[in-house]
Amino acid sequence: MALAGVRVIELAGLAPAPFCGMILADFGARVIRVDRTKVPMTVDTQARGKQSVALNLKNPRGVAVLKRLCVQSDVVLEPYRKGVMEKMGLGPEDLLKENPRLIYARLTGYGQSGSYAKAAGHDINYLAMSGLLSMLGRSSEKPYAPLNLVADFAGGGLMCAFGIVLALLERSRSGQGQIIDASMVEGAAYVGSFMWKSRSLGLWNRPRGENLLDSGAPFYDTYRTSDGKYIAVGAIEPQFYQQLIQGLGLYEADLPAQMSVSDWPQLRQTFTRVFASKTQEEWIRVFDGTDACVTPVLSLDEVLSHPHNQARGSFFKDSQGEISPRPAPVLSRSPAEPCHSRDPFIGEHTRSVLKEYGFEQAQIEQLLSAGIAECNEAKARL
Ligand SMILES: C[C@H](CCC[C@@H](C)[C@H]1CC[C@H]2[C@@H]3[C@H](O)C[C@@H]4C[C@H](O)CC[C@]4(C)[C@H]3C[C@H](O)[C@]12C)C(=O)SCCNC(=O)CCNC(=O)[C@H](O)C(C)(C)COP(=O)(O)OP(=O)(O)OC[C@H]1O[C@@H](n2cnc3c(N)ncnc32)[C@H](O)[C@@H]1OP(=O)(O)O
Repeated sequence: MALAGVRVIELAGLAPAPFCGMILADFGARVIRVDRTKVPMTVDTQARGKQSVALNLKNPRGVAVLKRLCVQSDVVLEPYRKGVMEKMGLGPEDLLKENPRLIYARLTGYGQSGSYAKAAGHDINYLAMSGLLSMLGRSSEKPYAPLNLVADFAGGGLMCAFGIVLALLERSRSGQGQIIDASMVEGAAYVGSFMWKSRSLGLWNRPRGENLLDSGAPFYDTYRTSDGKYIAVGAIEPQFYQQLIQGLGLYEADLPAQMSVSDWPQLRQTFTRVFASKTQEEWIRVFDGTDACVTPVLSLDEVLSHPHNQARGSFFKDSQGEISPRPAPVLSRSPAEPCHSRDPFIGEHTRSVLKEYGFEQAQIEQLLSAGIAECNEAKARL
């Protein structure tokens, strides 16, 4: 796999850093998540393929152990508020001094500088600060955050993984590590570059929810079908729009022009009425094999059985029967091989990882009996 041989220490976080770690693990990196001790369960739902070491970082000996893990690894991924790592003496300067090849990734909401750097926040705040949230939502409604996809995952976890891969690539030439300051505000904004760079085209001149791609246009929207399901329509180009009209059993001559914005509300009413006359399945039969850009809105449970997804193996079931998306993109020679077994228990690999990182058996037992480290091998064997 592309990242085979790369060792990553991931400090346990909420959502973006775990996703970043999972991407790296899917593509072959060895990802060791450092968890807290004495917690009943992890909140990391993106733990596929990771190992877990539990350390009490409120104890200087726990911090010293973490330091040893970090300086012997390729990447450290930390999701804390600015200053937390420095307070423990594990800031980038301290660690890079000991391992100049280390890639030190800091994944935060607001970045390492600026007046918000130390403020708490979540996806919705970062998205708001990126400018993008102001554009999301239906006409005359308040801004609407699309789950926590944009800042946490696209602008946060994924961008940070991208930064790590870039830094690894650069290190292969320079031999030097570096610090990655991954701000979710900036990552989200960058993902949204199209919004800024397409303003000159007039794509966003109208209020929120009244433009071509923000649910303003009736030919770029979702519609309810007679069985209470939904259909997605993305028929922008005239030749595709024609096929949509044909499939709906309508005649262009009876309709306003596609790009007549003032007629969009009326056109939407027509589409709504027609889509409501058949089930989702019936519409799929009408549109499959055409270029009308019409697809079913599938639920998370339905994706696995859709013939297209099945043909590509786009989703898979792990050993617990849980459905997940296959890692993307697909590399021809060194594709990702996502781990199919269950997620690690907190501290499941404490003993084996510490041993691998050069701790003596007696030292390990001492750390465990002092409660500085915690091991849950037994639980894993049950
Ligand atoms: C919208 C998303 C978030 C969605 C996540 C949800 C899915 C989950 C959020 C809450 C979960 C529930 C909850 O935990 C309660 C239940 C728990 C149960 O186990 C499971 C069910 C739960 C209901 C559970 C269910 C779900 O999992 C949840 C609902 C996001 O937007 S995530 C993005 C957040 N932002 C960032 O990541 C940006 C960077 N980070 C930050 O800004 C801050 O970290 C943050 C997120 C604001 C949190 O601030 P906080 O004050 O809590 O921490 P920090 O200042 O960063 O400092 C960390 C301190 O922790 C110490 N520490 C770290 N590791 C250890 C260790 N191994 N041992 C000891 N101590 C440790 C560290 O030293 C710091 O201590 P100090 O504060 O003293 O310096």
